Amino acid sequence: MPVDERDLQAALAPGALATAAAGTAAQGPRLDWPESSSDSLSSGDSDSDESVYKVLLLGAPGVGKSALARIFGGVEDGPEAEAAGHTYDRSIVVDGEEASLMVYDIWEQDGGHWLPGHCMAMGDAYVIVYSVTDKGSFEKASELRVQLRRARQTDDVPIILVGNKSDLVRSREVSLDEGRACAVVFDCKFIETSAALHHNVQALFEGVVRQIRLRRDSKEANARRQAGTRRRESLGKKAKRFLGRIVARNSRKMAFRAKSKSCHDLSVL
Ligand SMILES: Nc1nc2c(ncn2[C@@H]2O[C@H](COP(=O)(O)OP(=O)(O)OP(=O)(O)O)[C@@H](O)[C@H]2O)c(=O)[nH]1
Repeated sequence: MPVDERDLQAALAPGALATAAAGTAAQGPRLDWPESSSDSLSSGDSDSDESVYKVLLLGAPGVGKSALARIFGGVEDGPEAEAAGHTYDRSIVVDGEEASLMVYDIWEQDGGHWLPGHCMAMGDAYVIVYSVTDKGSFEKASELRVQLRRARQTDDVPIILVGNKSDLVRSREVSLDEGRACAVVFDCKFIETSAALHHNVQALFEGVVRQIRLRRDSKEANARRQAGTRRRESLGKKAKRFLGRIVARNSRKMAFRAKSKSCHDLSVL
């Protein structure tokens, strides 16, 4: 649902981000996707995890960020959309588990009122949108990816590159392959959407949830591994590991190819 602008300003105050976001989202009603999917329907009141994932939409003006956010928020175009503001919270069920998302469509909004530094620091995941009909917006997406990498050097935050307006076939300036290649180079996930046709919008936000969860799970597994008692490795095992590294180095090209195959699969790391 749309969130009041004043709440949003309070939410963006340093130190208040997490608490404010969590509070607002927890109070929001659970909505169904505009397009039907049994997997995504919220199950009403449930006791599942209520932690809120903050998702920021970045991208050049006019690429369709608001259109995507409104579909997520279940807000129709027209006066309702005008009144909606720039933030949408909603719970969705992905892979049988409920997740609360707060989607922020605040990038370069309101005359730059929202500081880019804040935006880059606050997200649990980022959706960088370009329009497949606008090469300039594609280049801007790469710039944003670089900026984001700089801002979040130590964090493994999921980034999904989105080529929107895929319905505008005749005016396409960026091919599917170019989008995919860019995602591989910049180490992020990739999907093409059409907000106009509601195509892949649901897959996008479900993918965001999966990407956040995959990182959370692998972080937890790493922490468990480190906390556990480390068994002493035999010399044979060490040699095996060493050889494994060499093989891995030699097969970098293969890895690149494998990555370009998986960059559009939002359900794997
Ligand atoms: N054909 C088509 N038009 C779209 C699509 N997504 C958005 N649009 C149109 O593109 C225009 C810009 O969309 P917005 O959602 O306002 O784009 P934005 O990125 O939020 O733009 P700013 O608010 O300026 O940053 C609007 O006229 C939308 O109706 C799409 O998938 N296909």
